[in-house]
Amino acid sequence: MPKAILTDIEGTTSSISFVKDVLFPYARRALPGFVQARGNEPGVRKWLDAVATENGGICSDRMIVEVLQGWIDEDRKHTALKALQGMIWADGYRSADFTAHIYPDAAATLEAWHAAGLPLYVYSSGSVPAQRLFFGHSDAGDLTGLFSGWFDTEIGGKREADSYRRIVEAIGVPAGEVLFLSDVVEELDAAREAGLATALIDRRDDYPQPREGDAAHGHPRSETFDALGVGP
Ligand SMILES: CSCCC(=O)C(=O)COP(=O)(O)O
Ligand SMILES: [Mg+2]
Repeated sequence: MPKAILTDIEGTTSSISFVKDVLFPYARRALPGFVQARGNEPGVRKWLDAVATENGGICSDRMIVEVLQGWIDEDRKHTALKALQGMIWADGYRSADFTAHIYPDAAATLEAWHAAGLPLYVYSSGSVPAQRLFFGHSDAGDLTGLFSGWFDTEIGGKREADSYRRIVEAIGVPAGEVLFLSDVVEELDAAREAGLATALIDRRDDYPQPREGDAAHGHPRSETFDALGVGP
């Protein structure tokens, strides 16, 4: 029985298609207006400047928007893009343009684990504000109260073992007693290298071809949260 659970979002608690077909197009459409309206706010400007610097110091906001839209199309998990997307999605959630998808088994199991006193943490490429919005406006209602902490790529990339070392240090639970859940085997490999317990969430809706044997890199595999067999 783990002492804490660390979970990914996209492809794990929630469908990839919601992120790709609802959230990303919403951010892509809204980006030009968002940058025009809020591009001078320091909390927005710092990320736009980071994008400009990374692209050889491009100067116009129009070009920065084009770079960001290209990154959305490529599904780049870039910290600046993720921070800006989170700010844009806030409007969508607040005006109820959408609610965040969560698989019913994930919502029910997270509720049960929380009720049993098992601390729950999120680690996603989505920014921490975006994670809070996501679980605050989910199909199952406001689930933010279930979580004891939130981590994004400001702590490090999801395919780097050091990120998981930093997370377990922040959580204060020995690595071997933290169970990390993800749909991406490379993320699980990094977590295992850092000593965490791992499980591959292999959802049929997201991955029609089951990833068994070598494809699962030896990580225990489950198609749903309730089938993980983790108490209570
Ligand atoms: C929680 S914000 C929406 C998801 C997102 O932008 C993303 O990149 C999710 O990646 P994950 O690390 O949760 O697979
Ligand atoms: Mg994922």
